Amino acid sequence: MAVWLSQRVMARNGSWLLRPIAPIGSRSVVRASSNPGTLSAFQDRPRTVEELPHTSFVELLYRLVFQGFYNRMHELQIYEKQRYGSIYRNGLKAVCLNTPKLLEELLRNDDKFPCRGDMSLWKDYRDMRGFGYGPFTEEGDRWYNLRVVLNKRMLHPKDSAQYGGIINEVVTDFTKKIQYLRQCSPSGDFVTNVANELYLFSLEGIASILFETRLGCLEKEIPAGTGEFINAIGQMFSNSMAVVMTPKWSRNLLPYWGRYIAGWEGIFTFAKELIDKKMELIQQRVDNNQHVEGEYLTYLLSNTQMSTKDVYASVTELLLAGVDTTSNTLTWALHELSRHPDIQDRLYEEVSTLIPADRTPTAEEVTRMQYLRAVVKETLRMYPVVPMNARIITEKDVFIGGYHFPKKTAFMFCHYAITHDEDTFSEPFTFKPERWLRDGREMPNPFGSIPFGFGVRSCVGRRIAELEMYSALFQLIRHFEIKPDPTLGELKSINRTVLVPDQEVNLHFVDRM
Ligand code: HEM
Repeated sequence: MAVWLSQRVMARNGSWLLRPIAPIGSRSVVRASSNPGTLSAFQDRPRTVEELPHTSFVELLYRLVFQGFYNRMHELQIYEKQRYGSIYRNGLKAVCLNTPKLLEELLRNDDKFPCRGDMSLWKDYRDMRGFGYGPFTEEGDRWYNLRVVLNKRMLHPKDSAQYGGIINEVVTDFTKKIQYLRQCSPSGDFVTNVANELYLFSLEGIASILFETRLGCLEKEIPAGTGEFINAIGQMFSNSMAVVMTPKWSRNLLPYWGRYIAGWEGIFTFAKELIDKKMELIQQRVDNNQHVEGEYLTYLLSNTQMSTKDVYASVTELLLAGVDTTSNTLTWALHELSRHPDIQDRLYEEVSTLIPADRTPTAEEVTRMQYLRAVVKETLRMYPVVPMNARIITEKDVFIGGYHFPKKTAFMFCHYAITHDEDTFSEPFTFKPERWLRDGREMPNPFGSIPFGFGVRSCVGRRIAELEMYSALFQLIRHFEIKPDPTLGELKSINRTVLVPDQEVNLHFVDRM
């Protein structure tokens, strides 16, 4: 999701960088680093944006179209880093940051209300229908107030622990579905298109938390309404690029805008229906003087600071953010485990020794498993599902890497290039969960891999996502030995809003029990 967002940022805000820079001292200036070492020994003044290494829009187009980087933008980060270094201006005039140190400098000087960029594309539909904005689309102090409400019951590990029961229930159903699918295969253990199954699992998981109801995604037949919702998400995303690239006046002439809006219509209709049902239930209980109980949605709906329209928007955005992210990370994790039996054995040992076979772990237990956590961390390092992110520092000028940037400069965080840099991670293309174990070895730079972002605008769903991923991996590894499909060629990642495999992932799930 943030990839898509950051592309919008670059496309719409890159021109800020071309603004003339006023002399230092003529405006409020904040040093991003108090360390004078960011200026070289021969450098007595911070350099200007014009002095940055840079590439042009035409070069960018050439690379996307003729060098095949169009859906490999994450690999373009590595390519451009080799050519232009750790800080440069890209073809859309955003300043790319490519080392943990530069990332830290910028993020530690983020605005009070951090901004990823112009979200008008997402706002258009909400404005047309009179809905409020959610955490992705809202800005400034209104965004901050919204996050204060949304963070409660979600962001702290203790908050997410309350969803342990429902997540375990969904994971158990998923494990049963995998049992069923493998039994249907000729070999009795083969499951095709695992990413698709994990997508349904993630949707069921996040919806059960957000709507306090089960959608039936793990049934043999997916309910019609749920299927339509999944298609609506696809329609909205697949038409959004065309909507950005075509002028506003063509919206009624070309088909993209209509399809894009129809996608949003389907997404909101689905979410609204479920929220309205919940409201009716709450109202009935209130009318009957009964105690109102429930989890996240009940909490939001009974929150006086939020109007129903705000709840529609926030829950919809949480739902959108919470599906592809966890499902793709789990797909990558299973793929890597299937290719590394030694790592899988070590994980199985942890899983089978810490919890007796006749019970599932609680949220607290599963989040304490060191090796399981390391496997997820390493998966997110190698396949950062959000491979790039963005910020516009709107309130002040900043100094980063010895350069002076006027306020409103757009910055791109090249997470993929950083997590695959030998200076930060030895053998960066090798899956090594051990590097994250706190067993006396030197820990990697904390800004080397920040898959959930950093600071007040970081991922609100982090703890839920982690709990979902730990619980799913726990149960899958306890039940099955995961083996690769020998007919699968080399699996590569492509950038489709999030980092996804370039081909179907099929796996053998061999019974351990
Ligand atoms: C593997 C799983 C996930 C990863 C790697 C991930 C990563 C991210 C990243 C990198 C950001 C941007 C942070 C920043 O700009 O500093 C973000 C934002 C966000 N994420 Fe996640 N996410 C995941 C799962 C989830 C889930 C399950 C939910 C919903 C419950 C969620 C909801 C959101 C929301 C609403 C935002 C926008 C926050 C804001 O702008 O205030 N994410 N996520």
